[in-house]
Amino acid sequence: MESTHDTGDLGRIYSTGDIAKIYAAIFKSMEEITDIMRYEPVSKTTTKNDFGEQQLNVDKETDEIIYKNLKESGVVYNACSEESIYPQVLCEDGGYTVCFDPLDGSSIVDANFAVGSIFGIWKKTDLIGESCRNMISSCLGVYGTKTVALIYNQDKDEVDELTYRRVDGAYKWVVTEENIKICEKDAKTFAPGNLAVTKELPGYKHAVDHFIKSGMKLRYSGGMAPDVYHIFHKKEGVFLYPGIKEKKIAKLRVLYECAPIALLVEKAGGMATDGHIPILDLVVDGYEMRTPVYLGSKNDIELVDKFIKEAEDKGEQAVDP
Ligand SMILES: O=P(O)(O)OC[C@H]1O[C@](O)(COP(=O)(O)O)[C@@H](O)[C@@H]1O
Repeated sequence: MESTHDTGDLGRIYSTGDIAKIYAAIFKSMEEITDIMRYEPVSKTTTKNDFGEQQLNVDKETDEIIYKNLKESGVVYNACSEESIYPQVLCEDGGYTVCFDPLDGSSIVDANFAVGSIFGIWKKTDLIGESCRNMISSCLGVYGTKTVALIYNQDKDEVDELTYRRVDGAYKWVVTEENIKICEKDAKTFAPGNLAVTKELPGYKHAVDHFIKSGMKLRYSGGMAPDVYHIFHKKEGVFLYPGIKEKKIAKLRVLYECAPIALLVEKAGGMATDGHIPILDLVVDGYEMRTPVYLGSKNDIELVDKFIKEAEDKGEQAVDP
């Protein structure tokens, strides 16, 4: 597929300014990544990322594409990613910092499941000591049967969706939904990650048991990006990925995954917590920082937090410590 790089409706949402340039770079990256996902084979490499995980060719290629496009935007001072976590200076005069996960779902990409890219945009910073609330915008891209992107449009203070479409023979981004809101109540679907942790974290077990008993349907693909996009598309649902901080077994990363998605969720009227406080209230203590994450329909996430807190207050023990 020849990408024409027509930002289409993106120019209607973001027409001027540095943020528009950053989004043009992000969207150009997502077009190039769409092409890779469609047509390139997936293979293992011999290298590891900064988390010590073996990299796929597509992890490296998508990372390089995004760094290249952010650099060419001329407005990004520095950037860091899940693949290379220490900020790289891209443009001395730039006023912004971008943190990104170039390919979320690398363990399912070979099985042809949907995967995604996640971006958080900050004013120029080295990130350490920053509250995640200082992030100014974020974007979640999903490469599935369609390529879609959710963005926080800070001019209008709302979450909008764009879809990469072919219109009259040309490929362009079309706004497919504006001001998306996640219903507070009555989530009908749930995506419970890492169920093995139900043995170690009684509060998580109670939450999962509650959702099963209340008849919620399972919607879990094993990829945070598509699982979270499902919630925005259906306007309801919860995504849970627990961890036990003390034992350092939380998996998902704050800067590249949880915080950018939490911004979108909050701006759409949903809730995103670590089981105790909002993800956006976390203060960055390192580029490799990880966290449990519970997000989606507000009432249901309040319930998850309640189950976790009650189990902790009662001193409930792990089933299988
Ligand atoms: O299969 P696991 O180990 O429970 O991990 C699933 C989670 O890991 C992720 O794939 C993130 O890891 P990657 O960025 O390495 O793909 C999330 O998208 C997903 O929710």
